[in-house]
Amino acid sequence: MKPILECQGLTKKYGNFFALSNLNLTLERGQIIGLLGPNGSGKTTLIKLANGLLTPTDGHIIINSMSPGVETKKIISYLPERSYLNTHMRVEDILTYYVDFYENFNLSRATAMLKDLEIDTHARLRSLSKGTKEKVQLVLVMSRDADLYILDEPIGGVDPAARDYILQTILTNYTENATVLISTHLISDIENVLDSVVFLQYGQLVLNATVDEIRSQRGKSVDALFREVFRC
Ligand SMILES: Nc1ncnc2c1ncn2[C@@H]1O[C@H](COP(=O)(O)OP(=O)(O)OP(=O)(O)O)[C@@H](O)[C@H]1O
Repeated sequence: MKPILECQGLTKKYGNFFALSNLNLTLERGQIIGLLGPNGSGKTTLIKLANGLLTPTDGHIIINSMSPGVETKKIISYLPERSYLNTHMRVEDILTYYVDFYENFNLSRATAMLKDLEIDTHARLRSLSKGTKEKVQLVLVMSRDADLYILDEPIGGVDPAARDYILQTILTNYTENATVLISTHLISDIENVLDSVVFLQYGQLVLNATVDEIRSQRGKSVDALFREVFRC
């Protein structure tokens, strides 16, 4: 099966600054991958390139054998770092909007998850707490039957107990053979659901390894390895 995402010599400059530099990376299907790195290492830049929101300065990024564009947006479900939803809307109206907008939106899955999370679908988004808004957005994104889910800092505002539910239920209840790419600093919370990790630093690839390899060969958790590699 073709990889879901491939980068070859991917470079992105902002002016003279290299946010990503000659990145070569392949993401296989059916995996949950952590995109990890210190602040400013290029995670969001890579995510925006994958979603066609930025264009490469050099090199290529290919999604399911296509350049980012209209066709790849159909198969990527993307949670950006900042909300794009109209906060005046009620949750139930946003659901209707998603049903209209995305052919691959699974309303029954979304409704079941919102019920489990005890989120009132009559509520307007602006009346919900920060963490609850994040849950709603994550439910919306994970309820599409996508090939690639890209989540940029998905659970920063969610309390630790709800994080467990979200990680166990939402992130594992998605389309079979789909890939989930998660950028986060909450490594210890998330590492148990990850299959592999990609470490970025100064826009370059520092490590691309499975979580099992890190644990068995280095005898460390991903969180411990991250702290060691990126010690200030
Ligand atoms: N529009 C822009 N113009 C100029 N520089 C930018 C722009 N966007 C990002 N950068 C710079 O590019 C580098 C990579 O930024 P990016 O947002 O990709 O990092 P990140 O790994 O997602 O960081 P964080 O963990 O803090 O979210 C940073 O040094 C940032 O200041």
